[in-house]
Amino acid sequence: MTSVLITGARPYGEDPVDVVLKDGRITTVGASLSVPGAERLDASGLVLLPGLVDLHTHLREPGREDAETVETGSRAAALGGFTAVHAMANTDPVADTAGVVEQVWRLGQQAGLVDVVPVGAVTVGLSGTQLAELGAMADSAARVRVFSDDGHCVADPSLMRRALEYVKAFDGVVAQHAEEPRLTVGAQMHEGERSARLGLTGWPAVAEEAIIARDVLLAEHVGARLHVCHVSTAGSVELLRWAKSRGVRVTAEVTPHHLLLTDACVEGEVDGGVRTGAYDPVFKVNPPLRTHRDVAALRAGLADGTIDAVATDHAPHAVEDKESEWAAARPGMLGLQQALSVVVETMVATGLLDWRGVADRMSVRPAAIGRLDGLGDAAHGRPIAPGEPANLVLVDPGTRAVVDPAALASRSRNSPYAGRELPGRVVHTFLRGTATVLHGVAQK
Ligand SMILES: NC(=O)N[C@@H](CC(=O)O)C(=O)O
Ligand SMILES: [Zn+2]
Ligand SMILES: [Zn+2]
Repeated sequence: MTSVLITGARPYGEDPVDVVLKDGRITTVGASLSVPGAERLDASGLVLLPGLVDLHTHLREPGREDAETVETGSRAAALGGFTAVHAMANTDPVADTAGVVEQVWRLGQQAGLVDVVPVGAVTVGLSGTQLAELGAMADSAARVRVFSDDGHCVADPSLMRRALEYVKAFDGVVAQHAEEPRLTVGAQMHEGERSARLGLTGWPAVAEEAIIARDVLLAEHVGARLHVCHVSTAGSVELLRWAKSRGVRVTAEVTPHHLLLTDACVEGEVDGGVRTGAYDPVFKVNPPLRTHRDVAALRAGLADGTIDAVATDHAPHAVEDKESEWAAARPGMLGLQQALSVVVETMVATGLLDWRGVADRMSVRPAAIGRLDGLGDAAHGRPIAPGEPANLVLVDPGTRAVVDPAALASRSRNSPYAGRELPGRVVHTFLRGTATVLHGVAQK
């Protein structure tokens, strides 16, 4: 394998250096390097970060290949600067056996654009009634460590307790979609002033917070790891802060859309972007877009580390499932290709996070939660240093571009950022020293 010499890149936004990649690893980081025979890549002005890691991606294969495949989702991920993504279990068939998780893992390796790390279902068929074969999935070639019924909440507290006890044995984690189902029957949007005015059934903050409160107590009782998916309310941030202060082994993620958008989008008021019509189902998502107060609390929680990670909850949906009337549309929105840009806009441009903070919340911590940081040659979320796997992303921090859903790599088009101008373009991505994206173009 020929080596690659990246010149003038700014690791974590700091002083420019040259970096040499060879045989899948970073071999040298230094000033004015010269490597005979190496491919040169001028990265002046670009910020260099460790390859991003997503804890929460819906790739839809097997079952809904019309909405996304492992390959198309992997391409969107690489273009978004990711080198590893966790593929959620709510496929058809559900990823609740060693066979299905191994199939997804193999499809990811074949696509070769990012490491696709399968998430295993907690319960058989996401039914919420019977534990799936968690141990067999952990021991499989896919070596599953993250388990989730995402899309559904593990609502039964005794089943949740048993799942936490089970995963503790192999250092796994239960990633909970925190939604008390009896509080969200028929829910269409955030419950508040707007839902009351519009006459739509509300999804109250307490439906999320009640499950988080219960689960952090269960995790404390069992001594197991709990991860909270797509945290969306100010109250949830307070509960997590309290649980962490008690030493509970809990981690949490926030999505880019919950850092940027509010329930005003449902009425067609999109701050800083294009004005759309009211009731555009592209803004329908679980948990729902909430208020400015919640957005501010989520940003503050991510900045102070109460929220550990940004995770996309990339949720592609086919046109017939999304371009319908509001009540009939499926919840979920695309996220992989714009995640970093939204974080630059909401967290870096606002001074809430520096680039080291971005690397921590989008690579280091999510990799650690998924236990990808200790995998040797296959590790992610590692420092930019000699000897480490060459999983890297180079970002143009300043240039702003308008999002065109038609130009995205996903097979679906349900981007909530259509027409919005965002900074932070991903220019190059490397997976183990091989470019998966060069000059903004996917290499496969
Ligand atoms: N977020 C969503 O609105 N939808 C997700 C499921 C989920 O993450 O809960 C999906 O699978 O489409
Ligand atoms: Zn969910
Ligand atoms: Zn999800």
